[in-house]
Amino acid sequence: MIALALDAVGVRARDGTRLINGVSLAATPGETLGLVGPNGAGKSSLLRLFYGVHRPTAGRVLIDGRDARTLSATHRARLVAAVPQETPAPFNLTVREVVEAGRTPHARGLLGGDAGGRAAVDAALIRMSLTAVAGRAFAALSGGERKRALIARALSQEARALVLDEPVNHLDIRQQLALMALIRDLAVTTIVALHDLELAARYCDRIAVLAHGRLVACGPPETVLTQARIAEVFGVGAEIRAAPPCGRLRIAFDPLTAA
Ligand SMILES: Nc1ncnc2c1ncn2[C@@H]1O[C@H](COP(=O)(O)OP(=O)(O)OP(=O)(O)O)[C@@H](O)[C@H]1O
Repeated sequence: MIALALDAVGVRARDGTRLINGVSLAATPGETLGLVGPNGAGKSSLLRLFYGVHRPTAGRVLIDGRDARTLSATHRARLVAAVPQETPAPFNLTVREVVEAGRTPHARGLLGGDAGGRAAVDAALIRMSLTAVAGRAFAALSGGERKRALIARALSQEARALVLDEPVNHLDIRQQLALMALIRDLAVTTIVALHDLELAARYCDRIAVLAHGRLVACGPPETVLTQARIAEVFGVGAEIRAAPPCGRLRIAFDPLTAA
């Protein structure tokens, strides 16, 4: 298990727009760190730093304590697997072939030689309940099944950290709960962007709140997700209570009405 960290990171788009502004953050080895914030807060931009789509214009991205700039693409892919929010659909592939693509960082030379690859692909298909559709065209799957295939691809990569951008999008409620439980129980470090605050509170060890490209708070769900912060960051009213037996947060939302 490895740490994923940002050290005073800033990201500007080509046109100069600030996407991320001075964020320092660390997911400790084995931790499930939730990332929440309103639309446009910079969650996807932050996650893209870990899988190399964005490079910081200030500060450093640290993967397993090493500056990400010093890692080759293959080395980075062995350390961090990603499930982006939107992935170009590999339409001419079967589900199994999509999941097999996760093994690319482990292939040795042109002749392949990926010992354990088949077992990893089979295990990922089973974990995401996709065995029955493994031979079908990826394009023929439902939105939720496609999402699960892309998560299976990341699992088959057997990386030591996982970065997921809204992984429960398109999933039915049973699949959402099953996926979040799986993520929490995986022996890898995970950063997961979520819109559902209750889901984040229930399955994440800590929650980081992002707004306008800045880190607003980071800590245990019950200290971070307060009524005042939800009003400040999301602009909605919230009634929060800890439900027995394990103190799980229940949140009821209301539009804020002007005083
Ligand atoms: N390449 C870019 N050039 C200019 N602005 C960008 C670029 N990429 C993202 N942005 C802007 O940066 C902000 C953050 O976008 P980002 O996708 O990271 O937010 P998010 O928190 O993931 O939002 P959502 O919840 O809607 O997915 C948005 O205002 C977006 O329009």
